[in-house]
Amino acid sequence: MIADERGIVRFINPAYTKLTGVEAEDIIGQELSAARPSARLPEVIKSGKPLYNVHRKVGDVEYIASMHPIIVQEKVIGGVTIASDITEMQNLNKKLINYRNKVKGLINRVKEQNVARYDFCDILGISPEFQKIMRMAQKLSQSNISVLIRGESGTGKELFAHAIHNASKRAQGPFVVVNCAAIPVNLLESELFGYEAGAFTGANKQGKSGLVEIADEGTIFLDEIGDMNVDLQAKLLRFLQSMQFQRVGGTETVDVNVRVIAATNRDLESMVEKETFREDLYYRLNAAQLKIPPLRERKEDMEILINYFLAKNGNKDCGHYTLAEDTKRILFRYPWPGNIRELENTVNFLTSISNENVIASSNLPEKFFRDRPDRHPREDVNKEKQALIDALELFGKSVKGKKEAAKHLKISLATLYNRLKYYGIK
Ligand SMILES: Nc1ncnc2c1ncn2[C@@H]1O[C@H](COP(=O)(O)OP(=O)(O)OP(=O)(O)O)[C@@H](O)[C@H]1O
Repeated sequence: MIADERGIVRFINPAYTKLTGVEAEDIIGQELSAARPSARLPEVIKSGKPLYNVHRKVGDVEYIASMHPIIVQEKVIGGVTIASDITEMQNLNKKLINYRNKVKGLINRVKEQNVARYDFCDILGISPEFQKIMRMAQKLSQSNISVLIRGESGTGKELFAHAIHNASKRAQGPFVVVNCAAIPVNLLESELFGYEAGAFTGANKQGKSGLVEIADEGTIFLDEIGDMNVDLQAKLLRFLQSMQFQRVGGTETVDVNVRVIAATNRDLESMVEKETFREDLYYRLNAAQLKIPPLRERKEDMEILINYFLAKNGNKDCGHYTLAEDTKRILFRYPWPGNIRELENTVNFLTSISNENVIASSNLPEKFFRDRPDRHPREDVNKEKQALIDALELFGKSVKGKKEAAKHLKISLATLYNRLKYYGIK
């Protein structure tokens, strides 16, 4: 509908009639404010300022109107109203609400998958050295600086990262774990920084958000950072310094606010020397360092850990598990190359196969009777001989003991006697 500068209606098209039910002969030539008292076009003509998406209801008819002045040589000479069908708008709105709910649901799903599951109270250890590390980690959780967690596999590096995030001001934000060794080198960049639609063959059509973006306002845990390829190290460093990045195949710069915790069991210093790890990135990540000692260097922690894992496996149906004295002795002298993960797996294994609640050493896997590197560091140690000596030491030299020892070593009693004779073990 078009009206002139005096607000007289000059033109309506058939679509206007269809939508409002107003016929041309009823309105053209009439003053709009008189013909349709609630019309707002006169106000637009007067002010020279447009109005968009105004909801109109005249009688039973509802529609959306956008109104614009017609300006010629800086003078308002009239105005135009564009009316659109409200059902179309309502349908679009419904669709939008639907999509919005879907997106909300997906965001919640992503959030659920990116939460830190452990707190400091889940990290057990009483040794003074371990307690010192706990105190340090608790202090670090209150700041925003990057933390590099060092330690052998299974020492609890990831556990510490969870706890630091959960005790920090970012606890309500996401905690995103990236295992740099598990993602193929050529995919790691797009996993970290995301990619635009059609960035490369095989990519998702709509593009994909990167983990760094998902971690916004939270913490990203870069596990096995020593396995990251050198080119990507450069890109990571640029990101850490600016908190900005570009998606793969994109030009737009994205800003985020992410705290970084990295972990590795590799010797980063010698990697820096060999130039397989960038020195500048090393210093950037190493703002603070937590060095978690291996379990064999803090055997005081074993008892509490064992009891915790035993208790986890016990319940009112199967009762409470404990270890027989000799089982304990064997576990304590084992060097635990897989650290707490290995200890946990061992306890889980023992509780699942033991027929008794007091777990006998006969349930222990063979490896516990093989290597004794803590006692016999010489490389030429005859492993078989040592295993025989250990087994006899454990089970005794009586016939019953020898039977048990053979069972452990998974050899027959006859073979045991033969081997003892061969090595001259009395
Ligand atoms: N101090 C601890 N108290 C209780 N459980 C622990 C402790 N340390 C480690 N664990 C448990 O041991 C297992 C291994 O821990 P985690 O995955 O954190 O080790 P990691 O050092 O990150 O290992 P990797 O280097 O192989 O990734 C987990 O199940 C964890 O819950």
